Amino acid sequence: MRTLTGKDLAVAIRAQTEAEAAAGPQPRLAVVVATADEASLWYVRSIAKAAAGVGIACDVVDLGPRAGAEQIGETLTRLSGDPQVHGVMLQTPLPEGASAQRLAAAIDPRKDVDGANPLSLGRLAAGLPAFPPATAAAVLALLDHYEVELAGRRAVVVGRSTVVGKPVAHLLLDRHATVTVCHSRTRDLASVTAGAEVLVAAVGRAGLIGAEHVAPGAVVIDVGTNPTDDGGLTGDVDFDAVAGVAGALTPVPGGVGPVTTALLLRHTARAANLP
Ligand SMILES: Nc1nc(=O)c2c([nH]1)NC[C@@H]1CN(c3ccc(C(=O)N[C@@H](CCC(=O)O)C(=O)O)cc3)C=[N+]21
Repeated sequence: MRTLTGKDLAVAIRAQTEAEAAAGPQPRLAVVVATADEASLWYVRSIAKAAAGVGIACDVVDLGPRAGAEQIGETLTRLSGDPQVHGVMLQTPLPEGASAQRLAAAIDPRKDVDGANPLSLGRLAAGLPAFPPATAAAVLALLDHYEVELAGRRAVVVGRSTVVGKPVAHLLLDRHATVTVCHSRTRDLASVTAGAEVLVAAVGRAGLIGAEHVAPGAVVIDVGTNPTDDGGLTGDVDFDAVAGVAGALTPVPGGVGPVTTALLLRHTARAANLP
């Protein structure tokens, strides 16, 4: 079994991004935050730190966990219109009553570095240029880095979220995989996932995917980041059980996560260099 770690890939992406960022005016990313969620705030800190490391300016616009939808929307509109800002990201979760999906429509698609505007997903589905959500892009980047063949292969995505499941399915389709998307209403999940040559787990339920869900030799990408009682992080895949069956498997932490952060910055550098 190969463990598909994301750390070295993230280092390589950041090095490339640093060069791209240095090629033009300094890229600037604005991260809009309206939550006290600890995991989310951890991610924001890690984005800010990584941005500094590659020469990208990062403004964290913290509106606090009681911000209203209107204030968040106005902030996204202002940042989208600010010529100094190249990338705009709305961090989730949001306060009750604020819908990330609706608010993301206020992000200029040219600055939508986390692919949150429905226009970005639509363009992706149509095979047009757009920034995919960084997490979805990270799944493909890992598969490419480890030279996993996709054309003609059976790929199963578990999870149909707008931020991961749906965009990953489109990206895999674009690479000529035969794609099946499973979700909470899927009957006999294991019978479907066991047919996968490439299995992507993006549900948000710790340990959902066990040995019985995985075909011998399959490549398994674990997108889950579920907090554990001891303050750590665990995936949607029962790593030890699946490691005995799969041909290759990403760890959590140390798999998709670090690549996600690196790609968000790559998207920002590219947004800054758009003609
Ligand atoms: N609009 C939006 N887009 C997101 O992509 C988004 C979001 N909101 N809200 C919060 C979640 C969470 N998320 C993570 C990204 C990287 C790691 C990551 O790199 N984790 C490290 C380890 C962290 C640890 O050990 O505590 C790793 O996997 O190696 C984790 C979690 C992106 N999110």
